[in-house]
Amino acid sequence: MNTTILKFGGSSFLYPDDYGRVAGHIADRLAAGEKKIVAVVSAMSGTTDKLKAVMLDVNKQASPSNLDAALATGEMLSACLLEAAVSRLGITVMSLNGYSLGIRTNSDFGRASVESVDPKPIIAALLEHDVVIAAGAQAIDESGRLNFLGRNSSDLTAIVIASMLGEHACEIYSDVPGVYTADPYLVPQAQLIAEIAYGTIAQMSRHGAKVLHHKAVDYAEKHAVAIVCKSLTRDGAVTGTIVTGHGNARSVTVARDAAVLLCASLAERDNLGAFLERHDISAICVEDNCAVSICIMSDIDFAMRLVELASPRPVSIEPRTAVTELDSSVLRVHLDRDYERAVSLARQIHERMYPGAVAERLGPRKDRQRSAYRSLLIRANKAQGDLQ
Ligand SMILES: Nc1ncnc2c1ncn2[C@@H]1O[C@H](COP(=O)(O)OP(=O)(O)O)[C@@H](O)[C@H]1O
Ligand SMILES: N[C@@H](CC(=O)OP(=O)(O)O)C(=O)O
Repeated sequence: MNTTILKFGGSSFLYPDDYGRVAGHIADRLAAGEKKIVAVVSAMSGTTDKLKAVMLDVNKQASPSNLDAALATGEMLSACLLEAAVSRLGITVMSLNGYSLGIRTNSDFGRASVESVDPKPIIAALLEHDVVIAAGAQAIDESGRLNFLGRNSSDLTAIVIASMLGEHACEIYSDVPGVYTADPYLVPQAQLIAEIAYGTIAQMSRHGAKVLHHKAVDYAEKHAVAIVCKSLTRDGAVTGTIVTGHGNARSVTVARDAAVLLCASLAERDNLGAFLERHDISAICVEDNCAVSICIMSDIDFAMRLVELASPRPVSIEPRTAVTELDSSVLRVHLDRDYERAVSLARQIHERMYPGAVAERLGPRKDRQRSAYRSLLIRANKAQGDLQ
């Protein structure tokens, strides 16, 4: 079956009306001749953080599986909302979530890894409907418990679905049209990269370029799925970057929530580094105020839990912003306690890499804090008032 796979991240859903906008794009694609569409969605912008905060408010020691089941509800609601918006246009549609997507993982709650896939549930849904909406970032383990694949991991769900359906491309929509030489909202002179190799963007992602999830990129490379990065504008979809086997670019990344673990000795640092590597967590040995330390920039909550469980003594952890210069031959990490200073360093490094680069007009970033979740509640309250 010829199926188009689209993924819409949280940045696509800032307000309830955005579901209608995305549904309109799906309808246009069908009208243009595409037969079947799977759309993978993330939670509305800001929702996952809110769900996490509420859970930890109720119980700071909530079990990892309990926390995962709560976080996954953000994507489940988003899938229901897009299903509602698509069906309103008279299109046959159904939504699936982690329980029914056919993706099995291990039981590493918080950042579970895909172990096997079964395309039958999605194919069955596609035989009866033109559009299937999939809740991203979630799956079930061997015993049927729901888990979360990690922060920003709906990209991974989309690539896994593309690969299990035998498709060779997956379109990922965000608030930026593609991968830039730096976060364009922090470094206005950042340049859009038209074509980039899997390995290059995976490394950028591990160092804080959250535009694509590193595990999604690794999975796409392994299963030969090309990633097409896009953005929905008033004039339609714009393609910014294609991730394939080619394309290199120097870049600067900024990881705001990096964690620096201070070690007692070089031996402890080496052991910790090897331990994290065995769990597929990128950790970099760094000099921080002459201390022997190791820095983690992605999967931080998951990594911290592993370190806490495995370490014979409490490891002290310092929050930092990490700025990484990436080149085919250079990987240099700078740490700063102060976020603004770190951003200004990133701009200087970028100017050195791309002297005189001109800023592209990207438009102001929409206020993600005024989340869709809040406007939905306001609307629901108003609707209830109207009914009374
Ligand atoms: N090198 C980069 N290129 C493009 N975007 C980047 C880069 N580094 C960081 N970003 C950030 O990634 C964001 C998109 O990722 P994310 O917020 O997870 O979007 P979505 O919710 O659509 O998945 C952009 O708004 C941008 O601020
Ligand atoms: N909503 C989840 C998963 C996700 O993939 O988000 P996004 O696609 O917006 O990066 C998170 O915030 O981590």
